[in-house]
Order: sequence, then C-alpha cells, then structure tokens
Amino acid sequence: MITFQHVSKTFGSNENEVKAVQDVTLEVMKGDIFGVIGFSGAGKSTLLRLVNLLERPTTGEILVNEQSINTLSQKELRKLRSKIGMIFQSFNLFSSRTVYGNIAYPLKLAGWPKDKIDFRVKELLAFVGLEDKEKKFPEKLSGGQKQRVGIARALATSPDILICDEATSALDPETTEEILNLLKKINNDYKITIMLITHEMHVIKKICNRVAVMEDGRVIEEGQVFDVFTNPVQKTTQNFIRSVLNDKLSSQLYEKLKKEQRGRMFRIYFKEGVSNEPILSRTCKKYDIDFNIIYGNINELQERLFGSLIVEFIGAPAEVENVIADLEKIVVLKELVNNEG
Ligand SMILES: Nc1ncnc2c1ncn2[C@@H]1O[C@H](COP(=O)(O)OP(=O)(O)OP(=O)(O)O)[C@@H](O)[C@H]1O
Repeated sequence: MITFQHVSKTFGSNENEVKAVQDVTLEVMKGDIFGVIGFSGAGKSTLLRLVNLLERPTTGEILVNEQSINTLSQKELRKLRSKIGMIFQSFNLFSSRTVYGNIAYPLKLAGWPKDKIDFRVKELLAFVGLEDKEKKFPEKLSGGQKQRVGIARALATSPDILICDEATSALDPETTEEILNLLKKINNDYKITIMLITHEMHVIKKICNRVAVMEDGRVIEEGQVFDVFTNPVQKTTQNFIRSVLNDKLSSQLYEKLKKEQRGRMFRIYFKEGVSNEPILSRTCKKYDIDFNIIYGNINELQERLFGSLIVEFIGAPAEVENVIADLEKIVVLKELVNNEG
C-alpha cells in the first residue's frame, strides 16, 4: 500500500547538511496500523511527510497503491492527497471556522454540492461523537474534541490511508485512550490503513499491528508488534519496550532480594501457549525443588499473552540444574546475576 524503496531525505548542504531519513526500505500493507517509533530527531515526521509529498525524497522511490509518487503532476498530486488523510499533534484547525466549517473545508475544495457536504459532515460528526458541537469554534473545544474534528476532517474525502503525526502527544492519558480507540475503529470499520508516528511505546502496544523503530534517520528494527515486543534485538527497541512493560525490579528491591536469596534466581520469559501451562510446578515437583515467584509481569498484546516472571529455585544444586535444563526446552530463562536481565 505504501512502499519506501531506499528512501533518503537530506536537508541543507555542506556543513549544514542533515540526513533526516537514510536509506529506508519499508512496506506498509493494506489494513495495517503501522507505527513508527523513535526519539526526537530520529526522522519520523520527515518519513511521514514523504508519504503525501509534503517533503520530497532526495533519493529513493515511494509508491502508494503501487504507483510511484515521485513524479506526479500537480493534478495527480491533488488526487493523491485526497486519498491520504492527515492528522497532527497540534490539530491544525482553522480557528476562524466552526467545527462544521473545518470538516466541510476539504469537501468544498473538492467541489462537492452543498447538500452532499451537509450530509457527509453530519455523518462524520456522529462518527466522532461531536454532533452537538457543529457550531462551536475550535477555541471552545478541549484537546480531545479538537483532535476529533481533525480526524473527521481527515476522513471527509473517504481516504484509503490516514497518516498521523504524533496525534495523541498533546493529550492527557484518558483522552489519548479515547483517540486511540477511535483510530482503531476507523481502521476496523472503514478499512483505512493507518501509518502513525509516535515516541510513546504505549501507542504502539495499544493499537499497532506492525512497528518500525527509527534512530538517526534509519529503520533499525521492524516487524509484527508481537514479535518485536517478545524478541527485541536492538538496545533502543529494548528500552522502548521496557518503558511500557515495567518488568525491571528497582535497584533497591533487587539488592534486598539478593540479601535474602536462598537459591538461584532466574527470569523466565513466557510466550503465548506456554503461559497457561503449569510447567513450573510440574517441573519443580519432578525434581523435588521449591520455587518462589518473586516478581511477575504478564501482558496482553493483540489478544496474546507474553511476559516474564522472576523465580527463585531452592533445593539441592544438582536438582536445580535438572529443573533448569528441563525448563530450557520449553521457555527462555536467564539467571539474574545483576539487575539488567
Ligand atoms: N525542514 C527542515 N530543514 C532542516 N532540517 C530539518 C527539517 N525538518 C527536519 N529537519 C531535521 O531532520 C532531523 C529529523 O527531524 P524529524 O522532525 O523528522 O524527526 P522526528 O523523529 O519527527 O523528531 P520530533 O519528534 O522531534 O519531531 C532533525 O535533525 C531535524 O532537525
């Protein structure tokens, strides 16, 4: 649906040169909610703005619906943009237009007759839950309501693709949840492909099915959200994931546990399928070993379970070795020798 082939974008030249996007090859598939995550300056906005040619690539090719967009005429570009809705962190509403006027704007531009505009605007107001706000001006709305107007406006011309530039970064946690639910509904009900950028792993965890991690203009890791969460390779990805899984012990608790330790401590990683089997009790019983669950963190991601437990095994050393050898055949486990694991 959206294909980036070796795409780079460089701003400025010589000593002022900034390589905002470097050799990115990615494919966003139809029906995806594709999240791009990275720290500030990683190149996310630039990558997103390349999709509707708000920025032009320096090198490489971008295809939307299998059509290269690099060489579109002005007319073709207008048509492309009407099929790609965009929402912004700062909402970008017209302050001099009412809610109705903001949503009607792209339809007016597209030359729709008044009665059809009226029908469509009312339909969208109902979809985003703002029927009672049509005559209000943006300054009278909360952040969440402004973003709903932004979303309704972006959907007005029935796009195939919605691109979202940090759509929830300016919102409080509760409103963020509402807007993320709305994006999920748009993807589900209207079958609109969504590409979003964010610096919050929570957003990826909550609604995306695929994710790319960006650093210094490059995509450093990419894949299905479940796979990336359960097996992150890059340090930056691991840190982003830690930020939402909260699976690390505080150093105070770790030191306390170390002092009280009676056996060997392991972190055991569970994945779907394994997490609902009584493997721990079964294996420990087999070798007459005691176990003590010290810390647990099992998460739900796209209706699948995964997570880790910190467990202490107490008993004869040789039997503990047997327990570990048996468990290693089923799950991944790492001995906790410091508080990094
Ligand atoms: N129009 C521009 N002219 C010059 N440099 C730019 C321009 N736009 C972006 N950059 C630079 O490109 C790099 C990537 O910026 P970009 O905004 O794409 O990153 P980002 O990951 O979206 O960060 P943020 O979350 O802070 O917006 C940064 O170093 C930025 O300063």
